[in-house]
Amino acid sequence: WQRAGYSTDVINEDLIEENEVVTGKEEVHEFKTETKKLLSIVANSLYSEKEIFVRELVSNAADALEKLRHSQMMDQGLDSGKPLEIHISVDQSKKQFIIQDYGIGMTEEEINDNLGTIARSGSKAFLEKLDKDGSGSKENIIGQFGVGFYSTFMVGNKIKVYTRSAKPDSKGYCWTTDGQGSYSLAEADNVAVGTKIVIELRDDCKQFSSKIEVDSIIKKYSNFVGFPIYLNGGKVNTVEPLWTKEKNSVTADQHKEFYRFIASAWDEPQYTLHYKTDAPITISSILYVPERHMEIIGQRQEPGVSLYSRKVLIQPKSKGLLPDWLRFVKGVVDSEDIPLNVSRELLQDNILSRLRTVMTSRVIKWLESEAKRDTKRYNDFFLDFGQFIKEGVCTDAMYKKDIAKLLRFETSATKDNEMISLKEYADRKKEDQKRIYYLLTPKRKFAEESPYFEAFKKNGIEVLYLYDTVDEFVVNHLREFQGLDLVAADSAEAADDPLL
Ligand SMILES: Nc1nc(Cl)c2cnn(Cc3ccc(Br)cc3F)c2n1
Repeated sequence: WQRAGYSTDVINEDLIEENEVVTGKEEVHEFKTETKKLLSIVANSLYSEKEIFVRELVSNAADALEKLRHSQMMDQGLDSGKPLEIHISVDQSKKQFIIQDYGIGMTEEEINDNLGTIARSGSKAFLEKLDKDGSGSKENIIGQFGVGFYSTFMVGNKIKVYTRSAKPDSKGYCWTTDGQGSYSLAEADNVAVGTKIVIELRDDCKQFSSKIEVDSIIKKYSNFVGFPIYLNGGKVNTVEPLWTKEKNSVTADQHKEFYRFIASAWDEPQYTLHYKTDAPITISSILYVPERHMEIIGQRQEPGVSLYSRKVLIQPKSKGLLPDWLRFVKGVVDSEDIPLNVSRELLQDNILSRLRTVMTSRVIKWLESEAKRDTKRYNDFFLDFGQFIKEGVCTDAMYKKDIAKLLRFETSATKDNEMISLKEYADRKKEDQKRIYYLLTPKRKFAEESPYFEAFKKNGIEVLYLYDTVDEFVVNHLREFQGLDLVAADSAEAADDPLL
């Protein structure tokens, strides 16, 4: 290889240099006791997984770029002189993780203020107030940047922060700490506008200096962040957050690609819903019904919808977002109203239940409208996914009546594999017929041979055919539809119907 002039070493990766120079005298500051307590909470118990620190730092960097972009729109004064990008570089030999943004940066007082805000609030009061405040108020005590920065203490034993505000004539600073008791702050030269965080990783956190590991973490949580993210010089986030785009500007092809990406599937969605609302809460979502579902008996699918907040993944495959019977739906729900709270994962239940209420009724309406739009296609959907709808009638008391509109049955008046809704049955029943009649039967011909059916046939009264064992539970849970009782055709009650 050498003779042929091919180099065998790794392609020279573009790593972030640490060429800032501390010039001023270091002022050492003692962390306030409250901050120490909070640090230990954040560093030890707050986040479910250590990898979350990547999401938190990327989010802070994205917020800093957003602040710079916004202020540039307001007045020309601010500029970082660099593109609005986030750069991450990892170096296994140095066990180092560096993230740099060319965003708004921090002045000396902002550094102390940001650290102070959290300290001032005090860990106990902070967590209490957060619980109270967490119910959706954006102005809860942690600012835009929150405690995310402290998550670096989960993985680092030494943290250095170089920052320079985009405000004109700002000085560069170097903030450093070992996370124990104190931090130091000094002026520094050669600091780019924005913020660079250098983490020396703990021995048990070496995996965060592996490019492959960090690449997959970024793709998992921050793939839709609104700015390009480079890892050792390579762009990581490629798929754009389709749900934020104007609905009718998104093509079917884009939906197909996006569906395949978020559902890690190869088929195409048979139904697509791009739903945005700002009342009662801001929601921007894209939901898909896959062509086929993979739930063979016994292997329950996990929920298919992930929860984002401002394009950052909060809960992958979120359990609380839709009721279990809708686990076949794939997609993304992004709600800005999720309070930027301590770990974002400590999602307040009432936010989730409010989201679930809005999303569940919207999904039911969506399926109803698809049924109206193309009956044949909906019947095909129901043949494959009907089991989930029936589970919904049996398990979701709140929506039972609405879900019932999605049910479809064969009847004595339909052809094989042709189904009607309960509404269609009610609309074409006999004038003074007070009941919806059904027969539990494994297949059509058994029903038509049944002695009970004779009277109904003679009197031209339509009977639903219930082929599935679960259908019995469905009619027992439903009991009535639009004021008409559901009655078995072979029951004593049916026998005394004056119509027969
Ligand atoms: N990337 C980035 N950019 C900006 Cl503008 C801010 C503002 N606050 N934070 C979090 C943070 C980072 C370091 C230190 Br020291 C304190 C601190 F709160 C930011 N992070």
